[in-house]
Amino acid sequence: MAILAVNAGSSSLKFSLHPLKNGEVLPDILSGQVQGLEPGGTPALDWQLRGLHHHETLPPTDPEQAFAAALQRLGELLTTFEGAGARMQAVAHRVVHGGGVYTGSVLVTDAVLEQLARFNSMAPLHQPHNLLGIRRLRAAFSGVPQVACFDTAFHAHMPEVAAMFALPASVREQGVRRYGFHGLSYQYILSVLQKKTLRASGRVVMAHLGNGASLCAVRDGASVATTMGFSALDGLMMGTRSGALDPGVLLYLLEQGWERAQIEALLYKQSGLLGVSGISADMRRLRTEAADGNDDAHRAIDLFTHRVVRETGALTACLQGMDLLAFSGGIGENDAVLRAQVCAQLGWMGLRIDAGRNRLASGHDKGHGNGAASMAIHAADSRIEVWVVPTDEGRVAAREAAALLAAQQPISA
Ligand SMILES: Nc1ncnc2c1ncn2[C@@H]1O[C@H](COP(=O)(O)OP(=O)(O)O)[C@@H](O)[C@H]1O
Ligand SMILES: CC(=O)OP(=O)(O)O
Ligand SMILES: [Mg+2]
Repeated sequence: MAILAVNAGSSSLKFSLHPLKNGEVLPDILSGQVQGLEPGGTPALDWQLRGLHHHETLPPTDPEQAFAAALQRLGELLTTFEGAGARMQAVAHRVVHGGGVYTGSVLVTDAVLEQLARFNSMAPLHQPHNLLGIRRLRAAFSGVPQVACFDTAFHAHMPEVAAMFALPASVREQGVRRYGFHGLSYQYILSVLQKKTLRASGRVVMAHLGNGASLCAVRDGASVATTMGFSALDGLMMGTRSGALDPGVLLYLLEQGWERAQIEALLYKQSGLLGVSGISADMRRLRTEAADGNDDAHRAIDLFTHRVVRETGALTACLQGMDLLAFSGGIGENDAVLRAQVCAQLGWMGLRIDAGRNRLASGHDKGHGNGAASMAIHAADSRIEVWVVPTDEGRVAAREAAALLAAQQPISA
């Protein structure tokens, strides 16, 4: 028995197959992604099976058909596993927005899909693709339960002051509030930390720094503040998203005659690391350019670092101190320079990292599963523990689906 976890994004479809043993969700045995699903992209499938990497290009077509072709190929791969006994028991989907309606994972029905589509405009880069993924997999694997697992659920019980915007009741009553995202990632990171250190039950700040980026403050295991808001635009600067912006800028642009679609493209797709550097949204590329003396790449990285430092300070104030800082996401897990600079700028808190361990945390084989690759990187005299935890959103989604099914009927191994 196994659970398939799916993260259908705007330009990629990520998947992982997690075996179930005595009801426990194990690390994936098959994982991969189809990239290049955006218009004009070249779809390609990369998958790893027990440490072996496979790559294949898919025929270039329009995004809809590329998605269908990717799913068909995925279906073929899964069939091989079904033969090996890993029969798919459920598909667990990462869905970024559950609004105020879903505070936990749910079994997908037509009514659920209809409700979730109402949140499309709150996460235009993610939600429509998440839902397309559900619809396609539902059709491709009819009879297999589909479970929606929400990025917002982890933050559903934030204190009112952390969730509220300073707006009149008439607007707040429409559901205009801070929801927060990356919840599956935070749930995973916290579950790993809880096995590693007692500090995890204290005041924790987690930094999920990937293409999307946010921070989350946790006290006693519960989210009490986070940088993303009503949409996945708020807070930190990201790959192509602006992060927090003075709303006066939007009024100015409207006054200048900008259309809604232009503003949406600006905020979601043309800003962040890409917009500031004018080069790339990819931190690896910017590091290379900066090393070659490119000032625009430098400027983008400096602003990214500044935003992480500033927001970490704000969350630390909300927690009235910090016991543990955790880095995750593609940048947080791999960029040792970013971690060193952020930590140096937070040195006034008594935070010190061990330079050697910090370098090692980026270099060593991540493998995956059970948090084996996570590492403490603080120095012996640091007042705050600092960890690097490779995230695994798929594992959490699979756990959520397993728990939901178990609540309905006992799961066999
Ligand atoms: N070795 C590295 N050094 C710096 N940045 C890296 C490294 N590896 C990956 N990244 C960055 O991680 C980001 C992607 O993060 P990831 O979490 O994989 O994204 P997604 O949100 O799509 O899952 C990109 O900006 C990429 O450049
Ligand atoms: C919510 C969000 O920003 O997700 P991602 O990092 O996958 O883009
Ligand atoms: Mg991500």
